[in-house]
Amino acid sequence: MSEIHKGLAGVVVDTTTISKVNPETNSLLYRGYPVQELAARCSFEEVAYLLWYGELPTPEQRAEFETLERSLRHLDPVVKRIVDELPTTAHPMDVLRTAVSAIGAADPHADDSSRDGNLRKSTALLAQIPSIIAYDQRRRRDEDLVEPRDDLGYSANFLHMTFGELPDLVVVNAFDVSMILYAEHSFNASTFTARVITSTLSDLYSAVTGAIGALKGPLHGGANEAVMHIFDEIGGVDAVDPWLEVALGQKRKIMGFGHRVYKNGDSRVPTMKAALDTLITEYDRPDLLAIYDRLEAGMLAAKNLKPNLDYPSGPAYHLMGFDTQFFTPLFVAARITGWTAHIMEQLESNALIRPLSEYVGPEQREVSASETLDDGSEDAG
Ligand SMILES: CC(=O)SCCNC(=O)CCNC(=O)[C@H](O)C(C)(C)COP(=O)(O)OP(=O)(O)OC[C@H]1O[C@@H](n2cnc3c(N)ncnc32)[C@H](O)[C@@H]1OP(=O)(O)O
Ligand SMILES: O=C([O-])CC(=O)C(=O)O
Repeated sequence: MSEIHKGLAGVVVDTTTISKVNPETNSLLYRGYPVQELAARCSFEEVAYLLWYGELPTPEQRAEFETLERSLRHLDPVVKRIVDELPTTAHPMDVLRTAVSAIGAADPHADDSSRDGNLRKSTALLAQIPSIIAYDQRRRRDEDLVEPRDDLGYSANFLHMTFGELPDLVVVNAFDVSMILYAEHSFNASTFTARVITSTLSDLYSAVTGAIGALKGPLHGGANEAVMHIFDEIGGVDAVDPWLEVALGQKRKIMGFGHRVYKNGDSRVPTMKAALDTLITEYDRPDLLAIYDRLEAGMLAAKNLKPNLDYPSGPAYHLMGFDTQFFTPLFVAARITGWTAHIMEQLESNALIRPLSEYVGPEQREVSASETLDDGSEDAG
C-alpha cells in the first residue's frame, strides 16, 4: 500500500511566492513583509495591491488603484435582483456564493484568463463583495441599501454601507487590521480549492465560488461565526469552566482553537487581540474580555491548544455590530485578495491538480444474473 497522507497533512504540493507561513518562528510574511508590520503601517488596499503585483504601491500607483476600486463598488442591478430573490433564511455565505457566481455569469469576459483580465475581475470582486455583504445584512434588518461613497477608503466605506453611518476611527482601524490579517495564508483549504479549480483552466469566478464554499465550513472560515455562538452559549465568565468541561467531555471541537500548521499559536492572533482590546475599551465590554481570557486559559490547561485568528475576530466583529452569520462573509471580503493572487500564480505555471487514491473497496467481481434486469427473453433490454 502507498503511504497515505490523509487530509494532505504535511504534503508540499507546489511552490508559491505569495506568502510564507512559518510555524517554527511563528511568523507570516506576505511577499516578504511581516504581516504585523503591514497591519501597523499599511491599508488593506495597499496589501491587496502587494498580493497581486508583488510590491507595495508607489503613491501614484496607490492613488490609481484606489480610484479604480472606488469606481467599481456599485452593486450590479442584476446581482441586486438575485440577492433580493433569495430568502433571508439562506445563510449569508450561500447568498454571497450565489452573488459571486451571478457576477461571473453577467460578465461577458468571464473566460478571459489573461493576467490583465484576471486583475480586472479581482479588483471588481474586491470592490463589490462589501456591497453584497452590506446590502444582505441591511435587507435582513428591513433597511434600505446604502450607496457606496467614493470619498472613503475601503474599510470606512464598508462600515458606512453596512451601518448607514461612519463609526469611530478606532473601529475603522480594527476592521482594516482584520482585513489585512485575513487576506492570505498560503495553501489553506479554500485557497487550495481555488487552485484546483483553476488548474482545470476554468475561470476565476468559478474558482472563487468554489473557494467560498470551502471557506464556509466551521473547520475553516466558518469558525469565526462558531466562536460567537460559543460565547453566547457560555453567557458569562463564571460559566466558562463548567461549560468547557462538559464540551470536552462530549469530545466537541472548540471553535477558534488549534491549527493544521501552527502548533504553538497563530502568528496573527496577538495583532488581532490588540485590535479586539481597543474595541473592548471603545464599547466598555470587560465581560466579553473575561470570557475570552478564561476560555483561552481553559483550553491551554485542558488541551494545550492556542487560539487561531478566528478566536479574536469573532468577538471583534460582534462588537463592531455585524450579525453573527456575517462574520465568515467578512473573511471572504479579505481573502478574495489571497485567492485571486493564487489563481493568477497557478495559471503562470499550471499543472492539472489530480492526486491518486488507494482503492480499498471490493476486489473485482462479476454481476450475477439475478442482479440484472436482463430476464433472458429475446426482446429483453
Ligand atoms: C482561519 C482558519 O481557518 S484557522 C482554523 C479554524 N478552525 C477552527 O477553529 C476549528 C477548530 N479547530 C479544529 O478543528 C482543528 O484544530 C483544525 C481543523 C483547525 C486543525 O486540525 P488538524 O491539524 O487536522 O488536527 P486534528 O483535528 O487532527 O486535531 C488533533 C488533536 O487535537 C484535537 N483538537 C484539535 N483542535 C481542537 C479543538 N479546537 N478543540 C478540541 N480538540 C481539538 C483533536 O480532537 C485531536 O485530538 P485526538 O488526537 O485526541 O483525536
Ligand atoms: O491556513 C489554514 O489552514 C487556515 C487559516 O489559518 C487561514 O486560511 O487563514
